[in-house]
Amino acid sequence: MTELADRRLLLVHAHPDDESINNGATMAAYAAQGVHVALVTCTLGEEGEVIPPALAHLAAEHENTLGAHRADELAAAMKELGVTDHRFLGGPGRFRDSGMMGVEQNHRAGAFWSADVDEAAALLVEVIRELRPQVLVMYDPDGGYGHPDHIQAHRVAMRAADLAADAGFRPELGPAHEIAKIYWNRVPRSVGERLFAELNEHAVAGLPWAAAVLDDVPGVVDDDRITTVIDGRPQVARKAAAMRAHATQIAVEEPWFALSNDLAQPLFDTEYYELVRGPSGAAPGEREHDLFAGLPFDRPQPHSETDPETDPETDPETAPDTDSTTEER
Ligand SMILES: CC(=O)N[C@H]1[C@@H](O[C@@H]2[C@H](O)[C@H](O)[C@@H](O)[C@H](O)[C@H]2O)O[C@H](CO)[C@@H](O)[C@@H]1O
Ligand SMILES: [Zn+2]
Repeated sequence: MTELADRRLLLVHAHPDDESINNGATMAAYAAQGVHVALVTCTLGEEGEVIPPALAHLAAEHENTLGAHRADELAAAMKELGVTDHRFLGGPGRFRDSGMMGVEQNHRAGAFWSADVDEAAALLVEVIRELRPQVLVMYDPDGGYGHPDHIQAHRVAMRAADLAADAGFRPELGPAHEIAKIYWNRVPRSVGERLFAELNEHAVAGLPWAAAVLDDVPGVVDDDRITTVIDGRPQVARKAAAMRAHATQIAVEEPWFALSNDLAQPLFDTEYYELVRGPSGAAPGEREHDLFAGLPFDRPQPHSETDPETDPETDPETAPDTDSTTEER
């Protein structure tokens, strides 16, 4: 039987903060279980906006020192999640934040969006062949919401997964390794709709923000695309603390948060995935509750002892795969 410490999970993200927003509860849950959780971040987020006025001087258009500051924010966030293996793709600053789609920074020398995918993927192959993860998590092909660095992170991660498994590819980077399961970050539409209804009904008046719209949330798909649900409620305080550590990018007022656009959105304590490669560990018509499900491990996984208190209509395990899913943020 493979020990927990032999389980290795690799996540690939574009900027410091994406990991906490998308997967903070999952990362904290597995780290707490003794699983080796590794994060590769592709840029330092140098082109980000800055929320606290006192830090505005860091921005690219001023001192251009935001990248180093965000690397420190990320280190603080990793401490909150209990994650100790964190790397920048090709080393800090190898690829620069490309800015939002369409801006001139997209084509600037060193921009991640302009990088050669195979060249960047080879750098990730080296990490994959060293770490030898059973599970890889990344964005969907649209990068969740169309940000060029997110799209590029998806392309590089999928390409690297294929190249790492090819024994004929760059043998000097280590023995070939095939990643058993690949997941994309997702949000089930019905959960998003319900949480935004709550946000608009009860919360916006009390928040210093306007309400975002569901389309602003990365990776929203119809419920039937959701294969895996990680109940992160025991970890949500860690997730919120990690998001707060990214203070230049995120303002948190649990159970909500806002980016520098001041648009409120739910801070999800349940995190959702679509299995796109590898064996499902769930019975037909049911969802997994563990990213390692279906692999040769037979130990209980990071999933709260009791399933979320759910109304039968919304529990994905009992309701038909229509628009009802699990319940929590
Ligand atoms: C969550 C995420 O991917 N953030 C990116 C994004 O930042 C957004 C961008 O500055 C946009 O203009 C704002 O309205 C929005 O509030 C920000 O979240 O793009 C940045 C530049 O590439 C990037 O640094 C940041 O991490
Ligand atoms: Zn990002």
